[in-house]
Amino acid sequence: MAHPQGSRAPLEFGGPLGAAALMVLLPATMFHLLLVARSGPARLLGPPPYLPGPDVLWSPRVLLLWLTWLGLQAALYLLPARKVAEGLELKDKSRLRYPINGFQALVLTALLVGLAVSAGLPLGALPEMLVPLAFAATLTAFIFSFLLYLKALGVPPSALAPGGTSGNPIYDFFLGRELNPRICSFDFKYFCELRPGLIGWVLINLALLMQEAELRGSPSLAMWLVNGFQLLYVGDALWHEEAVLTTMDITHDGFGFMLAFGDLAWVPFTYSLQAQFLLHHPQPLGLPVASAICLINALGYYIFRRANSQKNTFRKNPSDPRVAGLETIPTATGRQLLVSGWWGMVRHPNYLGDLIMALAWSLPCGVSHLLPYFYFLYFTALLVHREARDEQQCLQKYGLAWQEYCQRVPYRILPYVY
Ligand SMILES: NC(=O)C1=CN([C@@H]2O[C@H](COP(=O)(O)OP(=O)(O)OC[C@H]3O[C@@H](n4cnc5c(N)ncnc54)[C@H](OP(=O)(O)O)[C@@H]3O)[C@@H](O)[C@H]2O)C=CC1
Ligand SMILES: CC(C)CCC[C@@H](C)[C@H]1CC=C2C3=C(CC[C@@]21C)[C@@]1(C)CC[C@H](O)C(C)(C)[C@@H]1CC3
Repeated sequence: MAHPQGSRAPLEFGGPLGAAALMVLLPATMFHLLLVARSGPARLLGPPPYLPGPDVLWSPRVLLLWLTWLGLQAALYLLPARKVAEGLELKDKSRLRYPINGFQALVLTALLVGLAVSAGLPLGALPEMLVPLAFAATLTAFIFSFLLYLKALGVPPSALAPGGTSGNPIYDFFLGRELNPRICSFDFKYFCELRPGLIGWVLINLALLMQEAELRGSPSLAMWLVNGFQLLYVGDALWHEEAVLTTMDITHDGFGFMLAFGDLAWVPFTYSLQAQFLLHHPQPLGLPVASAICLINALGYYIFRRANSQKNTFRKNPSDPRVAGLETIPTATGRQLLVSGWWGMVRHPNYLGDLIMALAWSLPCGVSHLLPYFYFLYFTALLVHREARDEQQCLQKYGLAWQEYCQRVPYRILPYVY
């Protein structure tokens, strides 16, 4: 069923062909990374050490473990929340309500895992299950996206995402048709964006750290740094959970294969690549270099957090004393654009901070291999592409005011370079 508004929307990601290619390439890349990280040469661009057969990929026990994890996170999502936040206004003028209890879910998961480990759960065995776990997550993402696609056939046009209604089933399956698929108050996209994948990522990191301690007597300094930096990132995301309600994933993109696979499989199994690499390729790291890397991460985090918080504070209440003195450009929508402070330096200061952190996560792995820098390279490409999509959307929303902003703040991410 094609919708008139959809047929006018320009196709992204190379249209149906690009979407089909990505649906093969993304899982293939994830499995390549998982296999190469544990191989001796660990060559990012070399062939994988072997092609996994069905006996390596498929394990009913692991599938059960994965479904239990999803069930646990869903149960934690349903617990009473300290706050219920409202999302942005939708096409039909309504606003959805979202529980703010992600940080609580992280703490409760940590407590439950702590209890289970002290009762004898061998967490250090998890790294051995990464390949079948990733397979279970990929399978879940495919089935889930298919069910979401079917569900979206029965919703009114006002519930559809602007981009996922081209009428081409492959493209719409990839991008997602429905903007905020829900059953009662359970919001699937919001749940997946912040819970099973992000918390799963730090749990995998922890398991790799414990496995390293078993193998070598104690975790290496490099492993501590990677675990600490990424835990800070995930903890920060869940602490500031409400801010995700204004990201383009929630406000603009439908919930289809791209986000379902990204959230459930890509994030936990590829974002933990540095820790996976370190388990199989220990790297010596002295205190002076470790301190310098900590400073780089702190700088990145500072820029990322301050820039995101400044925009969120401003969007919530432009007269808040923390942002009231900043220079702004009025727009025809009644909203204003910040043109001084962090958002007056470059048009995406938060991306800059995020990229600096990405570099700090790879540096503990040394410079002998390209593999641990995969996240930094992929993330640069993702953010450059995301920035272009966001610019397009802002130009549509704000027209001339956006053009004036671009003139006054000419650089996108890196001052004087890009
Ligand atoms: N680790 C990962 O894999 C990923 C991390 N991220 C991170 O997620 C965070 C959110 O990113 P994202 O959702 O892409 O976008 P942003 O948080 O950068 O938000 C972009 C929006 O901000 C508003 N805006 C832009 N310029 C201004 C301005 N000058 N003044 C006021 N408002 C402005 C516009 O929306 P409006 O005017 O409607 O408010 C625009 O659409 C980032 O920190 C990013 O680094 C993102 C993707 C992946
Ligand atoms: C599989 C493809 C390559 C594309 C998938 C992209 C997704 C993995 C990312 C799209 C936007 C994301 C965000 C975060 C994680 C990665 C995905 C899902 C985020 C939750 C990470 C933590 C941050 O603090 C954040 C700002 C909350 C992020 C929001 C966007």
